[in-house]
Amino acid sequence: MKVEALAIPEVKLITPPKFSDSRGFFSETWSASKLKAQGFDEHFVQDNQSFSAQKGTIRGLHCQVAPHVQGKLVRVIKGAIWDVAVDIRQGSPTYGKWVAAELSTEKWAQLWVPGGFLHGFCTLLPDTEVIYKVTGDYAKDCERAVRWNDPTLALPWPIAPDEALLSEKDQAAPPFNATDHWFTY
Ligand SMILES: Cc1cn([C@H]2C[C@H](O)[C@@H](COP(=O)(O)OP(=O)(O)O[C@H]3O[C@@H](C)C(=O)[C@@H](O)[C@H]3O)O2)c(=O)[nH]c1=O
Repeated sequence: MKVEALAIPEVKLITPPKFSDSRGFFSETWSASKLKAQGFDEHFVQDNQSFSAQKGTIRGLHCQVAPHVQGKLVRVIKGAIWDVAVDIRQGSPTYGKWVAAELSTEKWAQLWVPGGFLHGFCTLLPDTEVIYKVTGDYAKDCERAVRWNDPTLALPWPIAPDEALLSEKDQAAPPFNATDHWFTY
């Protein structure tokens, strides 16, 4: 398993080996021991899956605050996404900065989004399925969101604004400055 630090080094791109043959392929998509050998040692408590029918579906930007902070290991099993992590840890040298990666069945990479980061994605193809492991239980009271198109963040979403399909909750999300004091570094 390849574990690469991205421009914000706490955010990692993890690429498992994929063994292809005439039948198709086989891949260990997650291995506690192999990842531990690479210095990645996280305890996951829940697996999530989402399906988005339409290209341009945006989910995010989301996080959970204490006591139910979640790290997320995200991958795509059908289709493709532009996946983004935004550092919202007050005092972090990369506070307010973001990193993104394209995740798809072809690229086979997974994005590790630690606690203290907003997470969101945009589907690049119709009928896209995303699965992700999380390190904390879902807790409605601890859910927080930030508006996807906040001008302070100015994220370069790979679609035209009028193509974006969002939940009502995400359309009503507060601006980036709401994140003050959600997390400290
Ligand atoms: C996230 C979540 C939602 N739900 C429920 C609540 C709601 O009725 C329904 C749909 O929830 P949402 O609209 O929040 O789903 P969605 O917009 O897909 O939320 C997800 O977005 C991505 C970007 C993330 O990072 C995830 O952690 C999560 O926040 O599912 C759970 O039961 N457990 C969960 O862990």
